Amino acid sequence: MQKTFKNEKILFAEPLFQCDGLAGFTRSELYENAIHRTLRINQLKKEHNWTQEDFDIAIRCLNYEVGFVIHLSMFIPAIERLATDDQKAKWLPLAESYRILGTYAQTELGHGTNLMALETTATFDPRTDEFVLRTPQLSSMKWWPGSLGKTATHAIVLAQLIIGNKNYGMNPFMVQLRSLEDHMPLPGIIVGDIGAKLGANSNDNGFLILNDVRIPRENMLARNSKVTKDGRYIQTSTNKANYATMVLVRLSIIRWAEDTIKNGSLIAIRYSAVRRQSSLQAGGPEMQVLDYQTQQYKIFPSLAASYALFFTYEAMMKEYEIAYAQIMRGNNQLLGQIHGQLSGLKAFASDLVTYELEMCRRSCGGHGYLKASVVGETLLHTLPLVTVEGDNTVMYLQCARYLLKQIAKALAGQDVDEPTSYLKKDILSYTCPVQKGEHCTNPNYLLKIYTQRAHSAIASVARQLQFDLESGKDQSSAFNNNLVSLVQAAKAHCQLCLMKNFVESVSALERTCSENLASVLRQLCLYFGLHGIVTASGEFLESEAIGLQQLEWIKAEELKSLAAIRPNAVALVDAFDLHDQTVMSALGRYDGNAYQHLFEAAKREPMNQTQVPPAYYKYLRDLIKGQPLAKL
Ligand SMILES: CCCCC/C=C\C/C=C\C/C=C\C/C=C\C/C=C/C(=O)SCCNC(=O)CCNC(=O)[C@H](O)C(C)(C)COP(=O)(O)OP(=O)(O)OC[C@H]1O[C@@H](n2cnc3c(N)ncnc32)[C@H](O)[C@@H]1OP(=O)(O)O
Ligand SMILES: Cc1cc2nc3c(=O)[nH]c(=O)nc-3n(C[C@H](O)[C@H](O)[C@H](O)COP(=O)(O)OP(=O)(O)OC[C@H]3O[C@@H](n4cnc5c(N)ncnc54)[C@H](O)[C@@H]3O)c2cc1C
Repeated sequence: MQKTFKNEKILFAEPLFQCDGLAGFTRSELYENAIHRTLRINQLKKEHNWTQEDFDIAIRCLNYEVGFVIHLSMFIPAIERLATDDQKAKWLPLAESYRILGTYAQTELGHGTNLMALETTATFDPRTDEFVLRTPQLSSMKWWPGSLGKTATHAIVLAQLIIGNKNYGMNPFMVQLRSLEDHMPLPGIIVGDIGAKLGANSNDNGFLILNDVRIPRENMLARNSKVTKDGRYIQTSTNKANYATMVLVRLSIIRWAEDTIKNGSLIAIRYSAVRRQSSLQAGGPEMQVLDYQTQQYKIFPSLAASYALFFTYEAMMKEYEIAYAQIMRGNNQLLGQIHGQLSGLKAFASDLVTYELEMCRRSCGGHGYLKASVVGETLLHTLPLVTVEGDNTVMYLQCARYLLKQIAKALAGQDVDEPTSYLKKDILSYTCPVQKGEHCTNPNYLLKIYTQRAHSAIASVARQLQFDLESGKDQSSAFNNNLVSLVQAAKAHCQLCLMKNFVESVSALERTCSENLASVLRQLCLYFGLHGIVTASGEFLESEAIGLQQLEWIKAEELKSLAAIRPNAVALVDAFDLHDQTVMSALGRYDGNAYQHLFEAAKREPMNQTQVPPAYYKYLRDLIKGQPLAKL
């Protein structure tokens, strides 16, 4: 799955990267530890001539529990995408050498989704050839940007550009926040951390108030638009290009989701293989809980999702690289496609993973509620992915908006993008591919069912929108009247994408791998397809892609698939080739000694470092001895 990290031994030989000790760290300790880790990985990269990919894999091996995540994943990419060549020449070397530490400051206390309504302003002052940055009211302050609280010396601030009395919309501005001498905030800058979060507390997400902060005109990142000395606004590319950084991070989130669900399924499956509980025959030996059909039903979806997301990330990375290369040459033809695809897939991947991670946690029984199992921690660390880089509902709607455009083109006989080519088919020409039970054992037949369901969902909401408009509703009311169906159509398209990538990747692998491996991957792909239909059976029935007879066959085949996957389940998670220090879980260690590792973790619990707790002397002793308690 993930390229085996040949430098794993070097990385995990250092206590700094051994994860057992993180439990009990305060926020400040977590924050410092994360910074220390990234800088040490940087040193290892230099000492051992690691590539950038090695550096990236090292961070993934640490489950992104590192510092400067936004600096590396947004600030630097934003300079690469939004700055002119001269600006890149100035800012990139400083950022890449950590001489400046950055954040991407777009979201405000009052607005995160609605970028058109962002309140921060950058007003051009022709007298001094500067921009004056201002967060005019409480709701305007930047709120959430990672590393903003205590780390960033610079921010790419997204602000409404004002020239004279005209607003030219959201544009990016490089703003220095702190002195490079003593790290103190500069005049006009009020900055700090927004407080503890459910997870990811090593990250200092911050707030930023800008009180008439002046920056030179050349600090507006001007690849897509610029302001001349005499105050003229010149747009050199679509202003959508200023959204480019978010598209890249949405792609990264699909891989982040893949990484976390691999951890979750590995822990759940390895633990379920060693946990014995109850027996089916009275007086018989206790069973591995992995042999219970219900346990398989709970955790094999996360196993299948791990592989599905791996194949989808690989496919989308290729699609993104093609689109990005064109966009950087000024050809925005693929911008709408890549935005529509990645908006939807980021939402679908993060929804899928957060749901399946909780199922992995539940499948570990009581021990799943211990931090030492790590599944719960992983879930807390993953929860933000349904919100960051665009709230999932909003992202599905962006994807749906793209799909509506595509089906309109298809119905008008125009060309459509490759990912939506199925919309060219006549919706009435579909016939159910599954005419007998054994057809349900062929992923290609299932793919046809997914295709019809997606096409039907998109066509149905397009018709309903048209009907609402023709019956007199205005555009926004018609849209709002169909948001749920639009989200449903986007999800149907995304689930088709995952299934298509899974089927195509396995058939490509079949040409080079052993038949044994091919049959295991085919089985997992089949299961992924069957399970997806069963869990959304209402939509598949509604689309007439299947009838009740087909659903009956599919449900039966899904349960058969569970038994077929069982013999290979542990091998399929071992194939992730994840180091114990990456998984970190007492329940998911390669050696299977879950109870021993749980007990070792308990012994490391700070409360166990003394036999008698301080509370004994304050409260318990007198209580136990029947002494009257002093006034508390
Ligand atoms: C190398 C080592 C790495 C180390 C780090 C390790 C790992 C990192 C891995 C991953 C990092 C991941 C996460 C990091 C964690 C947290 C960071 C979080 C950061 C953030 O959250 S940044 C802020 C994100 N905010 C948003 O996403 C805002 C969402 N809202 C919007 O995007 C927009 O408001 C909207 C909802 C899309 C509406 O846009 P708007 O322009 O107002 O109106 P529309 O009419 O809907 O759109 C107009 C037009 O523009 C097109 N469009 C919109 N968005 C885009 C886009 N992103 N790209 C291209 N085109 C876009 C839209 O389609 C419309 O086009 P039309 O042709 O239809 O007019
Ligand atoms: C851990 C974390 C890290 C972050 N890091 C950064 C960062 O580095 N830089 C940065 O700029 N931002 C960052 N953010 C902010 C993040 O980008 C926003 O939280 C996100 O874009 C969602 O916007 P919001 O919070 O305003 O939610 P809202 O948009 O207010 O969402 C609230 C509810 O309203 C619904 N809603 C909103 N608009 C619509 C609509 N048009 N149609 C239907 N429903 C709608 C949503 O679905 C949601 O249910 C971070 C957030 C988190 C949690």
